[in-house]
Amino acid sequence: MTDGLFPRERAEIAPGAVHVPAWLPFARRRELVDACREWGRGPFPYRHTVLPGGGVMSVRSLALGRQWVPYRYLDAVGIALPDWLVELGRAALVEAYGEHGGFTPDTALVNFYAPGARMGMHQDREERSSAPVVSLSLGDRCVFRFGNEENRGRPYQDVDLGSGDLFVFGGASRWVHHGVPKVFPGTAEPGLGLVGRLNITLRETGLSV
Ligand SMILES: O=C(O)CCC(=O)C(=O)O
Ligand SMILES: [Fe+2]
Repeated sequence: MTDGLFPRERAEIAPGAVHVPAWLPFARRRELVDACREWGRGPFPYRHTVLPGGGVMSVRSLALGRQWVPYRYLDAVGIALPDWLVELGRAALVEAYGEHGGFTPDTALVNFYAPGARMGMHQDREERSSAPVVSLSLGDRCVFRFGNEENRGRPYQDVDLGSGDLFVFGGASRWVHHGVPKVFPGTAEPGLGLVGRLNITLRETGLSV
C-alpha cells in the first residue's frame, strides 16, 4: 500500500505493539463505516462521555457488548457485539502475532472523531484480562501517540494511523499510555462516506457476566 510518495510499512512499534497500515481492504472499510452508522441510529447513540471531574470528552462513543463508563465496565450490554466483529478481531491478531490465542473480546468501543476531536493520554486498564487490544481506524488520518507504562509523558512515539490501519497492543505493551493528539480533517479517502474519523477497539474485559 502506498500513501503518496512513501509506502507505509508494517512496524513493530514496541514489543507486542504492531501497526499494519491499510490492513482492511476498501470494501471492508465501507462495510464497517456503514455498520458504525447503523449502530448509532438505535437506542444507544454516540455520546460525549462526561468524566468524573466534569470534563466532557470531545470524542463521541458507543459500546458494543459490555458497556463502559469512566472508569469501569457495567454488567449491562446495550448493543450486542456481533460475531463477525469477534472474528475480525481474531483475524487481526493472526495478522499481528501469527495466532489469535483464543481471543474472545466481549466489548468494543467505537469512537467518532469529528473535526477538532482528540483523546488525551490514558491507559486501557479497566480490563481484568491481559489479552491484547485490537484497534481499527477508518477515515481521517491521525497522530496516535504511543507512550510508556509509567506516565502520560515521554518517552512516546507518534504513529500515523490512516484509514484501514490495524494497530494491536498486547504483551509488554498492553498497559502503555496512548492517545490521539491530532486528527487531520478531510484526509479520509474519497468514496468511504465518512467525514471525520472512526476507531474501533476490541477488548476482552475478563469480567464474568
Ligand atoms: O482512537 C484511537 O485510535 C484510540 C482510542 C482509544 O485509545 C480508546 O478508545 O481507548
Ligand atoms: Fe485507549
